[in-house]
Amino acid sequence: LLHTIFPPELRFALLKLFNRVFNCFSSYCYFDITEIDGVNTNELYNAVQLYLSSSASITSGTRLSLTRALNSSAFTFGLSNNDRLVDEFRGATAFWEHCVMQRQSQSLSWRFLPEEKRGFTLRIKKKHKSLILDSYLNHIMSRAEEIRRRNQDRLLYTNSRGGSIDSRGHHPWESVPFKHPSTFDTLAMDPVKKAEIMADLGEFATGQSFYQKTGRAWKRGYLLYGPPGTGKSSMIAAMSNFLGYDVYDLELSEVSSNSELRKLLMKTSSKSIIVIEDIDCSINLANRRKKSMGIGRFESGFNNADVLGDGDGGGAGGGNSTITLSGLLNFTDGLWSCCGSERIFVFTTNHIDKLDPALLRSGRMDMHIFMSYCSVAALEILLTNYLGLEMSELDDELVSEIEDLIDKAEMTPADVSEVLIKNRRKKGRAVADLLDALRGRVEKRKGEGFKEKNNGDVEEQEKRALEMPVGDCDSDHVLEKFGKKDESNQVEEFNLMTS
Ligand SMILES: Nc1ncnc2c1ncn2[C@@H]1O[C@H](COP(=O)(O)OP(=O)(O)OP(=O)(O)O)[C@@H](O)[C@H]1O
Ligand SMILES: [Mg+2]
Repeated sequence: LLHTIFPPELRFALLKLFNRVFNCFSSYCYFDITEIDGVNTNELYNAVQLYLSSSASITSGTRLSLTRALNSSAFTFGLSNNDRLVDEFRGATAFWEHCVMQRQSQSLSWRFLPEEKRGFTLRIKKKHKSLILDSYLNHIMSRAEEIRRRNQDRLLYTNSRGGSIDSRGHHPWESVPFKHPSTFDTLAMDPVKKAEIMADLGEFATGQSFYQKTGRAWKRGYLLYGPPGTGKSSMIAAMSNFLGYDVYDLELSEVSSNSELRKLLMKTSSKSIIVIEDIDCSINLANRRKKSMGIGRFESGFNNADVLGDGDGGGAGGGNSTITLSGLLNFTDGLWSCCGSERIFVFTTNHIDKLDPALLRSGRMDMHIFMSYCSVAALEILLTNYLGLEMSELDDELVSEIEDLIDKAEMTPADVSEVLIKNRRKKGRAVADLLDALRGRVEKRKGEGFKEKNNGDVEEQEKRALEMPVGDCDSDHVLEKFGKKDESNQVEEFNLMTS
């Protein structure tokens, strides 16, 4: 009607007037959320699309759009062109409409724009505007982030090209989809310790307000230590699957300086696990401690304050690397470590005694987790997972023999799972093989001069136990086992175990 009756100049003025009159009398207000805001992509548009997708799938709408994003294993529902949806938030109703229009000719545009102009229109009652708008939009953003993370596959990043952006502009981190099947259910370890770790991770992930209130950076450090094949790497994968965090596997030997290390840190995203595996091999961090400790284990010159110092002097870098201990400490604990939030640092080592205590003190490595040789509790989990067999189904005699041998044999969960996997279809055979393997290991260890070999380990554990910050997850365990006994008692204990 407007087109036929009025000339173009008048048409525009009339439309504006009509809108104004309409707005005065309408009890609703309208918000347009366009896909492209000027030249940038509008983050809110994508968030609304994801947010509405969670309710779109359950509404009775007959036509929905279906998408699957790159690196995602989930399908996303969406509103089709010009479709509508009603949402409720804190008692207020929000009406959403997905508007799609053909874009005018884009011959003058310097940037490619899609042919269609897409946007959402939000309609809410004017009286609700101040009440809900801000909180509703924040709610949409956080829900969308959650859905995005849930839908997206985990990513595993590595810095195989070194630590800085190269001449071709490549990002220092390369990523691949991370689909490690290890979870806390499949991890064989003491159930109490496992529950403790899971609770700690859960509290960390939901502790934003706590960290803010106490003025702490929202990050946490875990040190996993123990012999090879006891599940340190599997634990990292389980942590990632439990929290839904990406993993950054930092290859320290590829990083040539402290500033590169810092740049790498700045390029990591929040909600991630930053891993340095075998930290004792990656960098020579032991120098300072060796010097300060002297030669004797319990020499009177043992200076605790020195050992637990803050490490600013730093050990010199090992090999060709110029990364220093202080660079690494700054990485985990300095001002730069909080350029982002919700980060977990995990260091693994087979030799905790080689690490500088400055790296181990609370606040840097908040939890020290000792991954031990296979225990009875861990074996129960492996038997269930690999053979579908409960310990209670076995003969009492068999169980007591296994219980008797398992600690003496010092088999890692990796060793045990190797034995079980070979005969996973024949349960009886698998258990018999396991028993043979346990007996064989105990015999072999006796033959190898078990006593001398293990005294070394005892010394190391004892030394560590004395250095551990009080209250650590493992220090009690180590102290209980070794720390409160003198040397002759330890020898006796191991003699007893072998005989
Ligand atoms: N605690 C465990 N629970 C379940 N499986 C385990 C456990 N420990 C080891 N395994 C099995 O052994 C394999 C090797 O374990 P993993 O790589 O986690 O050991 P690690 O402690 O990281 O060893 P390394 O110190 O050599 O890096 C895993 O693929 C897993 O199948
Ligand atoms: Mg490993």
